[in-house]
Amino acid sequence: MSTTKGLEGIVATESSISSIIDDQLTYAGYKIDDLAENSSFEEVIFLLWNTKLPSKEELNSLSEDLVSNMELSDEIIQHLKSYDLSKVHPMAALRTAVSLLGLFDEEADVMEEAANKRKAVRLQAKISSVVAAFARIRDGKEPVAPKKGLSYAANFLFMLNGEEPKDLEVEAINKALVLHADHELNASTFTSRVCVATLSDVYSGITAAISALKGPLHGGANERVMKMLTEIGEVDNAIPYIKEKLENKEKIMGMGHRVYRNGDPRAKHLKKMSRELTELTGQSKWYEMSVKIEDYIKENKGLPANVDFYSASVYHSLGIKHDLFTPIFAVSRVSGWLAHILEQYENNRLIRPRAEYVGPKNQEYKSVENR
Ligand SMILES: CC(=O)SCCNC(=O)CCNC(=O)[C@H](O)C(C)(C)COP(=O)(O)OP(=O)(O)OC[C@H]1O[C@@H](n2cnc3c(N)ncnc32)[C@H](O)[C@@H]1OP(=O)(O)O
Ligand SMILES: O=C([O-])CC(=O)C(=O)O
Repeated sequence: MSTTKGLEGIVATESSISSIIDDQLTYAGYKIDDLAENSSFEEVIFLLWNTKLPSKEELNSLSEDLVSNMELSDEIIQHLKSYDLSKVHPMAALRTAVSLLGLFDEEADVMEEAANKRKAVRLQAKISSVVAAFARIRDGKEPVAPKKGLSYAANFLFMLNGEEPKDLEVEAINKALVLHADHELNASTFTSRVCVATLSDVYSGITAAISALKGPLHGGANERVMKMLTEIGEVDNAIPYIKEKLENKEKIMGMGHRVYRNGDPRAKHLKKMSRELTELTGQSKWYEMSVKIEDYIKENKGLPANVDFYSASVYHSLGIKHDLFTPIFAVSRVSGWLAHILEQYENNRLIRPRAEYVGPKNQEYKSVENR
């Protein structure tokens, strides 16, 4: 048997949801550039779940379904109020809350396709409400119910801030949601597929995926990018700071990618948004600092900025608390996880690779008294 550390380059499944070929990302064959510029997040959700773009009626129907499922039940709100949210990371709270949503869903263990699709809508709808409710309750405020007629992106900001967002803010969040929605067999998506391939339920698959996204080598990197920028403080400190990190063999968050070698096609969209939003809010230094870091790492390590890098300064410019960055990633990526879970169920086989045993052999057992 031979092994490939981190399963690099191993093709583990077939999928029709998204592809990365020659550093180009597509969702069901549509270029990410076209989707980022033109589509709503709701359209992308439909696309990922059905591998086709929705008609007007289909889009309206999904959009209405999502908003009408956003409101959280008292059980979930009471749960969020039952512990000190200032002491937990929102990703840990989200992981638990999503698992709890499963407890209160009577269809949680119904494995029929139609029931799984209904659960997909409920989960996609409620995940944004959980993140918003967490943030408000932590700040001593009451959760805000969703508003009919607002888009998914607008409703998220509305539930988070308690006031109708500006068009520019909605546009930025919508684009970020579109850009983060799916990414082939990334770690959290693979996790969700492994989980449901045992014929476990949708809520278990999403809870497992959130757990994987939380890590700093995956979705958790965006929060750490902002921590790094904050530590750097001023543009002139950026390169000395990065040089020291590299000398200490530390990784630079938001840089590098397992699949992209020459560049992440999503980064340019986030970079543009970062420039525009930081200029608008009079905080261009975050953008300028980021560009210096990106150029330095590219030149000296040959590594590209990934999706987490410029999303940090984008979310910061929108006034979003830094520990909510990864939960927002989850709000988007849940659309992809759900698509992969539905695809896995459609043509399932247990996922069970092998390990090459390298431990001791031929050991002689001795009773505990004789060890
Ligand atoms: C949404 C997402 O999940 S995007 C990724 C988010 N994660 C991050 O931004 C965290 C920082 N980046 C990383 O840790 C990595 O680049 C990963 C995890 C994304 C990809 O990792 P892998 O493909 O396994 O690459 P690996 O970690 O083996 O690195 C290969 C080499 O590049 C170096 N390298 C990779 N990324 C970085 C980085 N961000 N900073 C400095 N060096 C790096 C490694 O130190 C290693 O060097 P070596 O061969 O001299 O030991
Ligand atoms: O694909 C990966 O390895 C990481 C990921 O989720 C992304 O880049 O969106």
